[in-house]
Amino acid sequence: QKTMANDEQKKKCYQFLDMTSRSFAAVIQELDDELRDAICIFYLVLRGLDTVEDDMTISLEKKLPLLRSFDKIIYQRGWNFNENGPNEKDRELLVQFDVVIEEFLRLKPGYQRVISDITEKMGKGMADYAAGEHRENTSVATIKDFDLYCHYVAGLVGYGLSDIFAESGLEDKSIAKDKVKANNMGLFLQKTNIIRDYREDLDDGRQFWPREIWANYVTEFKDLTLPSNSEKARHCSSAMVLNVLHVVPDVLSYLSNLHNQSVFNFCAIPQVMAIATLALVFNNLDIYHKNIKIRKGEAVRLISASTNMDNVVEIFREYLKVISQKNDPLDPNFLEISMALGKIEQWI
Ligand SMILES: CC(C)(C)CN1C(=O)[C@@H](CC(=O)N[C@@H](CC(=O)O)C(=O)O)O[C@H](c2cccc3ccccc23)c2cc(Cl)ccc21
Repeated sequence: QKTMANDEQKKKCYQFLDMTSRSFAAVIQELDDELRDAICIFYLVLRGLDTVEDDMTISLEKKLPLLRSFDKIIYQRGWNFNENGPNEKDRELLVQFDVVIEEFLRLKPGYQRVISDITEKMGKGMADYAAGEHRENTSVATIKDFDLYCHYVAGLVGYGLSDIFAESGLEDKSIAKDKVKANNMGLFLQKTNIIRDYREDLDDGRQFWPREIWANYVTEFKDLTLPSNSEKARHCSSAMVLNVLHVVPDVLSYLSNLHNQSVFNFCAIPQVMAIATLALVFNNLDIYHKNIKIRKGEAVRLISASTNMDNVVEIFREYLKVISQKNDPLDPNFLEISMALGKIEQWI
């Protein structure tokens, strides 16, 4: 039986959305009626999964089954979870997750199917990674592992969103056909965040930069923070930025295939913020000492400009020029970065 009026329940979900991601919640709320609830619930289900994966105070024997069965949990009316650590950011979401489940079960079956399918794949991937990390404790060894981890936590979101856009009829079915581009939409955001969050993750005892890259510059991951290693640290972060630049053509191509205005804004804004962040972290040693973010004023300018492809291309061109100007001829990655920038220039 409904303990809360349906609109009360839905309102609560949007309150959770505001709680979990301030600026982005507003963008979700501008989506067309047909998409808004499905993507709000998709976002909250992913936050719920992330809140389990992120919580280092939950033992592995408890965490792994939770991650692996989350796609079944979202169908269990009344389910919630009270065992997150006290300072887990979004613990309240899981304490009241039964409200999210009620709203999930009110979505069209087609949307439910996409969300449960992605949740199942992501939960399994997160569990495999958490189990592996626990065993070898070198979190991400090769660039291949790096791409696989980012596929699980972000690329799959691109799959799910593309399937929801296609299911809604607001975008062509083809948007969900090209898995590589959908995957790279997620990789661009996630890999840029992983470079930006070096210090925060290091302090949390987590490392996501692939050993295959950083081991060329230092023997221990944390040695990137040493002043005596500053030139090596600078070149290491360049190698990380170079790795991210490879997916930019697919990001621009994906965005150019969108037709619905609210979908375009929803997809373009995070990508534009990411290219601005990538230019900020490039050749910037601050990443080893603190969490840097683009200024509020710049973010507002970017959000208001990200409403059409010409503007988005202009913004990418602007920040790729910043990267080109900061590219240091003494950096061993100099030439490959110039070539990656040139390749993107051809696409634009
Ligand atoms: C890990 C991640 C990149 C997938 C997280 N992720 C995003 O980063 C959000 C943006 C966001 O949450 N911004 C935060 C910033 C922050 O918290 O650092 C904000 O408050 O502004 O955008 C993505 C997102 C939006 C649009 C298209 C996407 C295509 C593929 C993959 C992800 C896509 C997202 C869409 C959904 Cl449905 C769920 C999660 C996300």
